[in-house]
Amino acid sequence: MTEHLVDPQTPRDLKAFIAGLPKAELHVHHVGSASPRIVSELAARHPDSKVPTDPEALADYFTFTDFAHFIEVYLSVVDLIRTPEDVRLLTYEVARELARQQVRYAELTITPFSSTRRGIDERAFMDAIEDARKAAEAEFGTVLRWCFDIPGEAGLEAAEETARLATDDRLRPEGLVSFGLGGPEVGVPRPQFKPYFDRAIAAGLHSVPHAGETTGPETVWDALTHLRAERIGHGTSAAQDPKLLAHLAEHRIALEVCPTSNIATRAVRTLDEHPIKEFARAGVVVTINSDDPPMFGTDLQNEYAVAARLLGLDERGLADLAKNAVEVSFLDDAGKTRIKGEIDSYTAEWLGR
Ligand SMILES: Nc1ncnc2c1ncn2[C@@H]1O[C@H](CCC(=O)c2cccc(C(=O)O)c2)[C@@H](O)[C@H]1O
Ligand SMILES: [Zn+2]
Repeated sequence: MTEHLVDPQTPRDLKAFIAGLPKAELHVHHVGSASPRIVSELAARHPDSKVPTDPEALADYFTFTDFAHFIEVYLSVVDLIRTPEDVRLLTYEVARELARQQVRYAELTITPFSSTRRGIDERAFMDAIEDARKAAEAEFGTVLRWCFDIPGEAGLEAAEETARLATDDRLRPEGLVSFGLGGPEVGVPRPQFKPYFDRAIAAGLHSVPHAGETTGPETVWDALTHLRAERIGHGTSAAQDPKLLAHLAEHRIALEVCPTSNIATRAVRTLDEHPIKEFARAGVVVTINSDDPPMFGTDLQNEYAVAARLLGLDERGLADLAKNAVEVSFLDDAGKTRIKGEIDSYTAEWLGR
């Protein structure tokens, strides 16, 4: 994204440090990463859509009154992805944007149910994302992995379909590492998804549900108890429960924090009220992520700048944040060591200038 996106209160030098810092992104949605250019291109291809074709008008379109409104707009963009070629183009362009921000490794949350129910052939869908993943790694050097998530509000039919697509040996893509649960939380209790998470975990996938983004800490407990969560998407409301914070810290269950997202969907009122400080103070492993960056007018660099301000971090603190994400990622040990080494040498070189 452009320079103006970076938090205006961040010193210029720290901005430059963040821009070059090798990073890992653990919580970013596939469709939610479509750039204004891609969205307007797809909208122009499908004139029946209410999504604006003018990239300038998208900023207004991407202003949300609440979480439900965000999901409504999100689904109007999902409706634009109609062919395997749309899927391939989107995935490849997302990787290009990540590479531009020095993201070396990303776990991209994909909702295959939303595409197969809209008529995209499941085999062609898997081939499209895998094709883009391999091309991106070869051309940009960014390693992509997938998290397939259940859109919880679409019910158990969606859960069944997502579990099938994630565990069927003939379909399951090589890049798939984890299983998630997204969408609204109100009225969508987590425990009902236990059998689907059990199947995914038995098939070797990691458990990374969203929880505590728009409901209270009990949803985070449910995600831990019933879905055996290894990391939590958002977990914002965990700050209300000191026992939960202690549990997350003790078991090194990381939170995938997405500060600007929480403001844009109105889950949190202002950045200054964001509980990221409480997480850090309680010793919880915090990772910084962008969620649906163009929809929230942000990118990963900006999220690091916001975190630096809220947590009062210097270069070393930011490097530690970046290393947190690598450590709790589902990359293999050799890959983790390589990226952490890159972060250390970059930081040492920067500070020794
Ligand atoms: N901040 C977020 N927090 C939570 N989720 C987020 C966030 N950002 C993006 N998502 C994505 O939104 C999807 C929601 C899709 C959904 O609810 C739905 C309901 C009924 C039908 C259909 C359909 O496709 O027909 C879809 C989730 O699966 C998730 O991947
Ligand atoms: Zn999310």
